Amino acid sequence: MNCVNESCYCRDKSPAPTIERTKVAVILANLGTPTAPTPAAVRSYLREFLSDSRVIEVPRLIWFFILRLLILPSRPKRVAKAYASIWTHESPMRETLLAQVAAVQARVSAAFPALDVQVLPAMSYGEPSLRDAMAHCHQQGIDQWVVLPLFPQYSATSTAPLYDQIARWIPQQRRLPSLQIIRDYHAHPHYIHALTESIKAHWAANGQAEKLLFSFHGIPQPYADKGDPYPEHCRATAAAVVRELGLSDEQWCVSFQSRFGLQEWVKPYTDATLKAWGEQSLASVDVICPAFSADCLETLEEIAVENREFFQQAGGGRYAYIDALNANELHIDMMQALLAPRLAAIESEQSAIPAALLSSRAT
Ligand SMILES: C=CC1=C(C)c2cc3[nH]c(cc4nc(cc5[nH]c(cc1n2)c(C)c5CCC(=O)O)C(CCC(=O)O)=C4C)c(C)c3C=C
Ligand SMILES: [Fe+2]
Ligand SMILES: [Fe+2]
Repeated sequence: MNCVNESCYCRDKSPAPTIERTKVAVILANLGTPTAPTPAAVRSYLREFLSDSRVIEVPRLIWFFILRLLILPSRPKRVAKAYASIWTHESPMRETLLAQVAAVQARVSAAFPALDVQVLPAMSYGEPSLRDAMAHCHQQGIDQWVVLPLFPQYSATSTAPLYDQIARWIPQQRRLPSLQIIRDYHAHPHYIHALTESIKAHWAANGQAEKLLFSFHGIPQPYADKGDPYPEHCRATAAAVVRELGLSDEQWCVSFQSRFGLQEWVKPYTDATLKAWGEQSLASVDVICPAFSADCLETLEEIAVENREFFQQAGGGRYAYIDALNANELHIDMMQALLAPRLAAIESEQSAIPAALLSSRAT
């Protein structure tokens, strides 16, 4: 039957407009790492990282001189040596981020064939940068972004800089994307499950130590006092894992590592805890670092090497570091579980568009 509506689209004989599958960017973002294990590359990484006022809250002018005159002339040489000791052909963090991106890409492409999803790597400091990822999305006309900061526990010192970079980019643009940022996942059941299973797998292969230490990257205590929820998130993660494992209070402990500078950081400190346990002649300890979604300098060197020495030189026995979740299957499952409801919502918005207007739905 012919349509009687004079102004209806179906009377227009021009070709039907075509709408492509919705382009979506999933941005997996981590902290950042130097481009090479050399003093020059580490200096340029530290200059960018430690110039961020989210990370260092010292008044800018004073910090400018401390950074340029005290830190950058000396620290990079020592830190570059530590990086060289863990470097493969690449920084482990960057290598793992790229593996995570490839694995998530395979998963979401399979799960959402009706969408055109590109999974992109990004880092707050260094390469591949979040700025480049945003420029790429803009050039490609990707109007739907889902950003997953790979920091399970939110902190103003780690997660917030990603928000800041996006916020600085926005005023420069005319065409803005729909934007979703997954703030944290410190108690997400898939995250807790992935951690729990990695501990159980470690125990199955190596036996269970007397104590399990959850060592999280620290932040300065004044930041926590001013409202950074990070330490609470860390304790909640550990408590949830312990609940799944059924450990008693004497079998585990939370501590904070990687102190930097002279002020007080959140306690108890990892190095002091391990030295004390060594002095008590503890027979064995397993250490896991749930704040790190990829192994990096702070786990492979500081925890697996340096703190092992602290523990054993003080009189402790067997010491094992349990790897970060990296690109393991359950970690990728977790990322997919975080992304799926967001991608499903985009897909259902797209499916609200009449099928005839979609040019190239994948089969
Ligand atoms: C005040 C200084 C720092 C704060 C606050 C801080 C918070 C913080 N950092 C991470 C994750 C990582 N940090 C890494 C290295 C690193 N961190 C600091 C300082 C602070 N971090 C420095 C100076 C360095 C560089 C190494 C050194 O000079 O000692 C890394 C490793 C990167 C790598 O290339 O392998 C990670 C990861 C989190 C999660 C966090 C707050 C919660
Ligand atoms: Fe019609
Ligand atoms: Fe750090």
